Amino acid sequence: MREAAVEVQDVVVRYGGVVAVDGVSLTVPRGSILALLGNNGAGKTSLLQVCEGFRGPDAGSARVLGLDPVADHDELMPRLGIMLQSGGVYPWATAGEILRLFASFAANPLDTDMLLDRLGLRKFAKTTFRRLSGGEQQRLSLALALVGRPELVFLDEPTAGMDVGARQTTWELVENLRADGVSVLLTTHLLDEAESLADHVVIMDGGVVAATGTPAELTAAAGIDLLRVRADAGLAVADLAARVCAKVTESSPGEYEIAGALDTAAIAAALGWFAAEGAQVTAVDTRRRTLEDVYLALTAGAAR
Ligand SMILES: Nc1ncnc2c1ncn2[C@@H]1O[C@H](COP(=O)(O)OP(=O)(O)OP(=O)(O)O)[C@@H](O)[C@H]1O
Repeated sequence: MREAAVEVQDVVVRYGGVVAVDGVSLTVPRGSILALLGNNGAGKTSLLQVCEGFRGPDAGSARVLGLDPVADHDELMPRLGIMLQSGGVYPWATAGEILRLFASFAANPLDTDMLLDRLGLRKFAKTTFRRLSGGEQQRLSLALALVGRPELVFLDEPTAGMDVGARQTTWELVENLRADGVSVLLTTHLLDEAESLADHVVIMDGGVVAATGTPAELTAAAGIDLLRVRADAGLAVADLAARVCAKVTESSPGEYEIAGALDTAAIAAALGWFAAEGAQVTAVDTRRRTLEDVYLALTAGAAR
């Protein structure tokens, strides 16, 4: 079996007395998308820098496409696409010039005009980088990361500052990358981005991994958190609340909301209670926790 695209083992990153990454392990299988989530300062960019070979870990190890990202940096760089949080390009050069320059570094680059068109940048080809808007600079940074047909792409908050249309295009591009067998490690603050794009999600909090899994696993583990039942008005909800150990309200006459961590037994008990009351149930609806609910519950400590 081929080695993983990224294999990080117990990585530690320190800045003086600050431990930014505190023993993180993760794997990006080939041809998959891993989303790294976490609040500001959680350690995502620091971990990415280790994978990109811009700094070595203070402890632990990283292998990228089977190579050491620091020792094998020169061999690795042509095979990687890297989109940094802050452009990192010449502010006085035009978008077209910068893209053609990056293309010239690659053995088999993508067509630069096609990329400019795809990212809606054709009309800015002769605009200098510093005169592009924040979202346009982001789009150009993405084009620079992709122009060399990389095997593995690192995207640090790729859609930050992009409008809705550009975000959609970026998501399509990232999905196309996966379809072409390219591996992607991205950071994001957008839970819907992670939920719709990623095969695997790693949630970091305070430099450590707080949770990991597929979006479906993470949300399934959290279960159903709201059951809505439409039935006769004016039932004695205190009785139901005690029975299912959940918060029960009659939000409007005959509309009951049962909120809490509801497993199958609790849902069955709740519906059984309505039957025992002789109530006519005319509608039942459940709400499953989203990745956002899971994320907020796991990282609540960061808001301290
Ligand atoms: N060069 C540096 N010198 C000192 N401390 C740093 C340096 N870079 C990052 N840090 C600190 O390390 C911690 C992790 O920062 P990092 O940028 O990796 O987090 P992040 O999860 O990428 O955050 P964000 O979502 O805001 O980009 C933070 O507390 C940050 O202040």
